[in-house]
Amino acid sequence: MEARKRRDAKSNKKHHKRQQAAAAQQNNHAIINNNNINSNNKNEDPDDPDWILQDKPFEVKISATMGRYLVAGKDIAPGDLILRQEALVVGPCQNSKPVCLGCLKPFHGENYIRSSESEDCDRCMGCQWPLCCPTCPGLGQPLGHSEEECAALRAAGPSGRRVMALNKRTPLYNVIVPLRVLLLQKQDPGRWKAVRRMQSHDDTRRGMPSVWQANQLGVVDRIRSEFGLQEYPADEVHTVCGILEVNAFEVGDGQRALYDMAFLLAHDCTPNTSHSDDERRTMTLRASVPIPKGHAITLSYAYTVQGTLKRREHLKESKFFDCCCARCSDPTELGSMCSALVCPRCGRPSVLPVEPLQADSPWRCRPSGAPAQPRGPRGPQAAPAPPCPGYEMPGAQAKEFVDKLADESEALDTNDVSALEGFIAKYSPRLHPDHYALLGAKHSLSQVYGKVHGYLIHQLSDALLQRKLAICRDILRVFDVLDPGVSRLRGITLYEMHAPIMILTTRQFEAGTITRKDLRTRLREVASCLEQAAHILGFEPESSSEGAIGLAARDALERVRQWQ
Ligand SMILES: C[S@@+](CC[C@H](N)C(=O)[O-])C[C@H]1O[C@@H](n2cnc3c(N)ncnc32)[C@H](O)[C@@H]1O
Repeated sequence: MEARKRRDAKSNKKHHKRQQAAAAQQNNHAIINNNNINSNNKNEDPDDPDWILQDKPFEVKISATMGRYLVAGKDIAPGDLILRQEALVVGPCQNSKPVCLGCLKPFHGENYIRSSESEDCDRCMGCQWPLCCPTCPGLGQPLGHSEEECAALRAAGPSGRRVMALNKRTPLYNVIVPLRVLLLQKQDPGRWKAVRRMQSHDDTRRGMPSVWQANQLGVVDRIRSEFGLQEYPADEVHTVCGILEVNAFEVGDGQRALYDMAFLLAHDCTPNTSHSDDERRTMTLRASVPIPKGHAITLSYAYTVQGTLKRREHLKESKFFDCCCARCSDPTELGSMCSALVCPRCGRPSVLPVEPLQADSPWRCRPSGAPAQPRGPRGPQAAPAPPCPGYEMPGAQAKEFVDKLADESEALDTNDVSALEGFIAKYSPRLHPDHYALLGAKHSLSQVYGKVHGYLIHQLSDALLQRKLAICRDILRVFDVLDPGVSRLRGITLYEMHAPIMILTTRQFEAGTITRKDLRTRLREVASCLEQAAHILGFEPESSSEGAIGLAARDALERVRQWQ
């Protein structure tokens, strides 16, 4: 879904180019493609909740709260392929900067070649919308700039002339995906039927003026009045907008896509699958943890490194349901304490919502198990903490603080070491060490220590290498709970972790401060990080940045094994 994936490795992918389509390791027995789905088996009506897919690892069920959803039709192991599907439709995300309508690449770097220096970019001869080059391979393609789309975009004159600055976001691009969906009615009735099976939550959205009105002005009026496409009734355009809001996946570098079958996946804030898409936006879904037969197959529509208040707000506002999953229902978020605030009375990081399923719930200090000083000594020697004299914070105050944190962390430059460290230093006295806002900043730091100018890996002092290592260990411990198993967050972090151990060990061995035995122990730890990273990221498309890290992990592992 269009989940926020800002600091998930997949979201970082937004900043990387993808060049080739390549699916990672395959488990062919479980592959399901559109051809299989459209087979003639009379039982294969996905609207029928009793539909049992033959030879496929899932079934469709229906529940009063979630509607249709997928459950495991057999025991599924971590890494097993569950689904692989082509996109039904692909296009730019909401509020996109201008992109080529053929290949959807943005206009920077070497993505486009101008045929004339006097032009800002090449443009389609018919509709005048920007293109990367006159021979873009996406021209005339069903998932690119088709002839039908070109005709629609020039029906009332060449609308692409309105796209001016190539480096500024423009709401004009918000119409492209809805239009591509509407055009399917004539272009590909099979795909149109598949899209129309999806939920649009029209009734709920109609009651939300901010949502409905934004679509009316930004999409419905544009398509019908500006582009002169009166053949699409306003209600139908609104429904398509709703279908996209509820069901679209964020893919590629700032794109969104709809997938048949995958849209049925229910949400869980601790999902049991992981998905990726390749250069052609073909999506692959795999189990990240064991999924026993009969259990729901889930993915997260929200950002996993986010607290319950914000996740539930996002799900309510953009997916139109109240999440009541195990993580949302538990004030401690499965023991991760990732929303906990420090109590101003007793100093413990134990202030949590009393009723996490109520957005306006008061927050209260729940000191059980937490030491009075968060970073103080633990274990049997730690002095028993005095009881908290009692502290409660009104829900509105907690929300105001959480909103402020969100604004500040969203404004952070994720490549700026001092800004990230400054944020951590500022908020550590007020937040649990595993609070999601600190985890987000640490996640960025885990990647920038070793990569950005002035902090390249061999330039790092021992102290900074220790810092990178400690950060990786901290975030991995929480990811193990919130996004466990074969997850990109874990794969990338394990890869980042190997470097500081390796360099510190080499420096210390050369300085004679560790023994040969210590060296062997540390190399075993490095090999273990790399083995796990290579395994997890080996499932990513090789052309993606994560796939490339998986390959690097495999190479590094071979070198470490030679050393060992
Ligand atoms: C992408 S659709 C999933 C398929 C949908 N259940 C259907 O029947 O078309 C997303 C919608 O499914 C429902 N849904 C998904 N996960 C849910 C959950 N954990 N709890 C409640 N509703 C959920 C919500 O209505 C949500 O807007």
